[in-house]
Amino acid sequence: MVQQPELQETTSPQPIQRVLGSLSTYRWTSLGALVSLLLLTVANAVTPQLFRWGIDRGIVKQNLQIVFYSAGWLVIAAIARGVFNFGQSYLAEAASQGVAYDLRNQIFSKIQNLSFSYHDQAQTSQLLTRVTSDIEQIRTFIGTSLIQVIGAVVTLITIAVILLIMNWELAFITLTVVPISGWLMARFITRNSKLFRQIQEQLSDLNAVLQENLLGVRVVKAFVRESTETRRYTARNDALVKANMKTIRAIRNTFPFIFLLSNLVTLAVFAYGGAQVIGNRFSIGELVAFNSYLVLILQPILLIGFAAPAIAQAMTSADRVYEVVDAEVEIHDRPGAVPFEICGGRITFENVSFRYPGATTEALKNVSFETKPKELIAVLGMTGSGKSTIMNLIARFYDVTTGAIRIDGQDVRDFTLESLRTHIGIVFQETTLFSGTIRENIAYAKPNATLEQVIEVAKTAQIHDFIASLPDGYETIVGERGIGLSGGQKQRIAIARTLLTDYSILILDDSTSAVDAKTAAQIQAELDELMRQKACVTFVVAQRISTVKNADRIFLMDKGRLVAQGTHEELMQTSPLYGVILESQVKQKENK
Ligand SMILES: Nc1ncnc2c1ncn2[C@@H]1O[C@H](COP(=O)(O)OP(=O)(O)OP(=O)(O)O)[C@@H](O)[C@H]1O
Repeated sequence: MVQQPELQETTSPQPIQRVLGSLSTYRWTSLGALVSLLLLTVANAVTPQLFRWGIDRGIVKQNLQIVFYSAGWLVIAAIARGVFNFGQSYLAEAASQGVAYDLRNQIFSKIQNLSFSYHDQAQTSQLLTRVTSDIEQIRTFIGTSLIQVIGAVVTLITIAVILLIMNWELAFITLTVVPISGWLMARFITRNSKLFRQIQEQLSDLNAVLQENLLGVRVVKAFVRESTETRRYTARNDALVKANMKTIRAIRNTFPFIFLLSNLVTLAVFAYGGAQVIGNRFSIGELVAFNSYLVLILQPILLIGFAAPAIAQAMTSADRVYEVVDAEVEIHDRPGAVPFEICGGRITFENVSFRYPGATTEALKNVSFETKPKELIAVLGMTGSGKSTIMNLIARFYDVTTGAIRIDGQDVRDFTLESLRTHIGIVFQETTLFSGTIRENIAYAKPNATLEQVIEVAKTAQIHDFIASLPDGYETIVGERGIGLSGGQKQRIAIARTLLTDYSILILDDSTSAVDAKTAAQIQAELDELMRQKACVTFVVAQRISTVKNADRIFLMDKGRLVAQGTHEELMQTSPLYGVILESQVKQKENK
């Protein structure tokens, strides 16, 4: 199957900073999380002091009242820790959900606005992974890792200060663990960020195989390729597991050092602190308190350690998400663009040449023509000759490479895109229906259309009788790709969908290719009348002789050039290529 090119990479500065910036929308929730965190740190820091007080003043001095008092305060501190812990994690999660929600909406609306050229080159599975898995990584980072790291840093500083005040010698022994662990973790992040990007890309590759197979399940079965496809999927699955195992190994290689280090420090404090207690330079209560702080200071270091892979992953994911958010929308409104309001019917191609992004040859070469009001133009040519490209350029799905396209003298690039496309009714070569009822599909661009209006266009598209014969009629649900309908039925629903819009330029791009000749002729007959009334110009990419004969003018395309134009009779006499194409079509018709 065709390997699509990678998504265009547009690196933006410090994506992680942008993620943090996006928290400003949820500043009160984030602030609440931060305040809870600070209060939690205070409650944590106070607890060992309460122990020290209880031991030194209560147990050692045999003062039961102080023992009970300290126990009472310890209970209050424990409750406070529970409350603030809940507060910080709940509020951080809430803020993270908000950021993920905004990012999903932002990326979705960006995908809606990106030009055809972007979608031509982007791999759908890559986009899907960015909208789902990458945003989830960012959400986890904000909801869990970020608050853990901030909490760890605040705790680390607070406890370090307390330890230095309590006993600077022991504090120095304890704090040696901080820079060493910090260095190990920084090394881990820089070494593995490439690996995290690879994992996300491999996940996308895996999804790509799944997606292609879901879409092409019939082809796979028809060619008996199930086992090959299963092997292809398994190979990608293996690659993903391998990459994941590589990170797990990296994590396992780094963190045992930190654990070992923290255990050694505990032992050092026990030995050195014990000696100080024996020498009466430190009380037993102080040593117990010190030891409790030790746990508190090692915990944040380990927490940062656990958060490090998630942070590195989130950095990679943010990079990937912002690549899409920042991608350039190539086709957009020019400053001062005007709305396209009335179509006089004069569409002019002035020396138009066009090359698809990434293509090496031109799809259109120096094409020039001008239509007259109410004209019905049939465009004919061999496959790949540039027929659909002409249609794509009129609707500005792409902009011309050189030359210009004008409507009534005005360059199409001077119109606002929305107004231009609203006035162009286009039926594509390939039919896409959305999940929902047939009525909803026909009324896709005009959801408020009445049932009568829907029925009217369905009649013109020769699909009403079929719909009426269904048990649920217009309320019949069709699948996401119109499953349950034949290709010709889908095409006719697509024609009805376009006819319901407020088009003034009508483009039918080979839109009855899957409909039988008799029905196509009926559609053509119905449309003829309508086109002449409603459309200022109609283009029909034609495969059928009946269409060609009815046209006011036929454009004959060959290898991107407009090689001949005229009526059927004129071309019969002047163009040998026209004769060849017609002959092949007659043969096709006979074969059918
Ligand atoms: N999105 C694209 N990116 C790159 N090249 C393209 C793209 N779409 C079409 N082309 C190329 O441009 C040329 C013209 O294609 P076009 O679709 O206009 O032909 P067509 O005459 O409509 O063909 P058909 O009758 O088969 O639909 C072909 O060579 C095709 O390979």
